[in-house]
Parts: sequence; C-alpha cells; structure tokens
Amino acid sequence: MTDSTVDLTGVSPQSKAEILAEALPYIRKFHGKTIVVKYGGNAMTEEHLKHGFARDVILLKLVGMNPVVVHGGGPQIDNALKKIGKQGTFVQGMRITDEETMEVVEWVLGGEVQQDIVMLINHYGGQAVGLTGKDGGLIRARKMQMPDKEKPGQFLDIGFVGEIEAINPAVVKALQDDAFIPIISPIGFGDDGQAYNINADLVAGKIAEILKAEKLIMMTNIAGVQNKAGELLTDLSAREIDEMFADGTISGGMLPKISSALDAAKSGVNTVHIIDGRIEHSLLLEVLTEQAFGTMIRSH
Ligand SMILES: Nc1ncnc2c1ncn2[C@@H]1O[C@H](COP(=O)(O)OP(=O)(O)O)[C@@H](O)[C@H]1O
Ligand SMILES: CC(=O)N[C@@H](CCC(=O)OP(=O)(O)O)C(=O)O
Repeated sequence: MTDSTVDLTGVSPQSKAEILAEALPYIRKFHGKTIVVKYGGNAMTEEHLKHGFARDVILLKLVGMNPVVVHGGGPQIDNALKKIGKQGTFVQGMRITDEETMEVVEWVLGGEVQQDIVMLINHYGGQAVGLTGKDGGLIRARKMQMPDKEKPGQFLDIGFVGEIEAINPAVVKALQDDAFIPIISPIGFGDDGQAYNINADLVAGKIAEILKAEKLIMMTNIAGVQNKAGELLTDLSAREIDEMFADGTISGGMLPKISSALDAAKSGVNTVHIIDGRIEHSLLLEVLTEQAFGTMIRSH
C-alpha cells in the first residue's frame, strides 16, 4: 500500500460499488467542463496529501473533466525565507515583497512547488505542464495599490505584490485541448518584464472567470468559513460576506480568498467552494459525491 492509498479492507464490495455508482451523475454533469482548483500551500504540507491530490486530479481528467490547477505556497515561501534569516510579513493577506523576497517567491513557486506537483501528476500517469504568468503571456500584472486603512485616500507600498491586469487564457486552452493538465504558479509579469508576486486566490478566481469554469474549488487548511462563534458556515451569500468583512469576522488569508470567490461567483462561475484540503481526497468528495462539504459561496 502506498502512502496515498486509502485502506478499504473493511468496506464491503456492495458499499464500494455504491460509492462508484454515486459518482456517475456527477461524471455526466461535469463532462467536458472546466474545474479550477486552487491548491493552497497549507493543503500540501504532508506528503500523503500531495500524492492523493495528484491522483484525484488525474482521475477528474480521465473521466472527461478539464481540471486546471492554480497552486499557492505561502508556508513553503516562509520556510525558504527563514533559511536566509527573513521573516514573512503580511498586510490584509498580502505578503510584503521586497526584491530579495521576490527572488525567493519566484524560486519557490515557479520552481520547487510547481515542479513538485507536475512531477507527482506525471508519476501517477497524468500529463501535467507547469506555467507561470510569463508563459504565453498568461498573467499580465501591475503593482498592487493597497489602500491604507489608517489614512483614507493613501496607499501602502507593499513592494512587488501584483494585481492582475489581464489574463490571456490561450495557452491554458491549448493545453486542455491536448489532454494536458495545466499547473499555474501565481507569478505575473508587467509590460516591462518585472515579475510580481500575486496571491494565488486572486489568480484562481480570475482564471476560473476567464475560462468560464463550471466550478472553482479552493483547498485550504480549515473546514470552511466560520462565523464569530467558530461555527462552520455551509453557505454564504454576498450580503452575509459584506457583513462579515465589516465586523472583522474574516481576516488574514481568508480576505483575498473570499473576495475572489465572490467575484468568481458573480462573474458566472456556477459553483464556488472553499474546502478542507487536509482531508484525504477532499477534491473527489467535492466533485463526485453528494457529500456537503466546506463553504459554498453564492453570488446573491
Ligand atoms: N472567518 C474565517 N473562517 C475561516 N478561516 C478564517 C476566517 N478568518 C480568517 N481565517 C483564516 O484564514 C486561513 C486560510 O487562509 P490562508 O492561510 O491564506 O490559506 P491558504 O494558504 O490555503 O490560501 C484559515 O486557516 C484561518 O486562519
Ligand atoms: C502577494 C502574496 O501574498 N502572495 C502569496 C503567493 C502564494 C500564495 O498565495 O500561497 P497560499 O495560497 O498558500 O497562501 C505569498 O507570497 O504567500
């Protein structure tokens, strides 16, 4: 048994068959549809989760869906920064990115993390191709203007953090048509060739929107969005999200996540989910079963 294999010895043949049969309507419904998966750095901290994820993505592709993976790597960047004696600092969920940090970000995201995912998917028999925003002009970015909450009308300088100016999905579409699985690193490029560090949730949301994805699934390190009392909210409307932003219930990395989830839902992505990527095969559970899971973001 490999470390990504679930032990089914106690499960009866009948139950195994039922699990497979339950997937059939979902396979039919999502056949030929694009599923954008945001694979957060916190959902890839354990080796067995990475193996399980790679196999899940291949399975979705093999049954006729078009998975597109946008990966993060926040904790992995933090580890690399620690090695050079630097500490990661965030403002409203965005990493302050000086020149040295940008070099680390490019190396960790576009190198280590992306190649790790590509290698695992290929190891299990899929055909993954790694892309950064530079490839095929995929992500054009500019320096992010971050409003200073203390000084209305002014902006904070958070370095080489980018916001998306435009997405050119041609390269992703070409790969999809050719049975490849695109693995996208959230690094954008300015017209002058400057690389920008973009929060992976923003890239995933925008890619889902541009590709007219059926689903956007954000895999993170928490069961879903919680209210002030710490209870899991199984679905959230735009109005509820506004209230939670206003009263501070949503903070840190959840801020860009919810914003881009809501933008994607409003822009026509049919279903948007925030799920717990620490659960083995959470991706399959979300796409192929009736299991209610995580938080669904509604556009109205
Ligand atoms: N209302 C909330 N509900 C759930 N998580 C929240 C909330 N507000 C802030 N968070 C934080 O957001 C984190 C997820 O964002 P982040 O760490 O950026 O994840 P990822 O690396 O997967 O993008 C959670 O682990 C949690 O600490
Ligand atoms: C600007 C900014 O904050 N960029 C992120 C990019 C990686 C990311 O988003 O990773 P997760 O999805 O694992 O959080 C960062 O530097 O951490």
